[in-house]
Amino acid sequence: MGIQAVIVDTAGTTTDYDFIQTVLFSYSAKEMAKFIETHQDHVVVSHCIDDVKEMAAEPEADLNRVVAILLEWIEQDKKATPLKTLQGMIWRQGYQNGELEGHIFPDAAEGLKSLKQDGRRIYSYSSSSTEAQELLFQHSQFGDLRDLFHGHFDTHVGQKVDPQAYRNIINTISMWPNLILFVSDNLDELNAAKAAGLKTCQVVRSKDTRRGKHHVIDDFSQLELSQF
Ligand SMILES: CSCCC(=O)C(=O)COP(=O)(O)O
Repeated sequence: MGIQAVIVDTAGTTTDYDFIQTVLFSYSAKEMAKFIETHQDHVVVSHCIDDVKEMAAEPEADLNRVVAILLEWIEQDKKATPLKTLQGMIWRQGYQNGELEGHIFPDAAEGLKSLKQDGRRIYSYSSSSTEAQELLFQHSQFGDLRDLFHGHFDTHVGQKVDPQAYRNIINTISMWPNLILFVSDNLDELNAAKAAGLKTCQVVRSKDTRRGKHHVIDDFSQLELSQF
């Protein structure tokens, strides 16, 4: 039957990690204090603030301290769910007012279009929120790519280095794991996906990428599903 669904990582796979750090992370850092101050009573923001205090084990932290913790986490690229939720909300503003445009590697845009044309289901899985992923593909330099996707997964299914996260995705997709291909640049994520029974493919865009026992491609133009 062959591969029926393809799950793609974003940072380093569909999207330049340098763009994520220098454009998206910087934008969220610049806007964080004002966003938290303005939206602190919004139900989602208020829950995120509580979650930050709990994760940092600082129940008495005031708003300034919460912002300081969030800025440290951005600096450390910490994949903390409340940070990722807040970043998605902040980026929405940036995309809507035209300050941000999502970067997608040209080979990724072409490769995903061709997979979709061939009838495969495509999902993305990122540590960023599902909202952030939709925004990235909606406001890409190639226009609105949301139609390519069947769905998106974020850290609510688990961290990307935990095999259980992929088991949760398998349950949601309702497909045998050996019919699903996970494509990522990150070795730890690929090892976790393989441990859950998924087929795996590593995109190696940089010489420094750590490699393991996974099928390797330089970019999406080399992706052939018959090889899995
Ligand atoms: C959707 S672009 C923002 C990506 C992001 O915030 C991030 O942390 C990337 O994490 P990934 O798990 O995709 O490497």
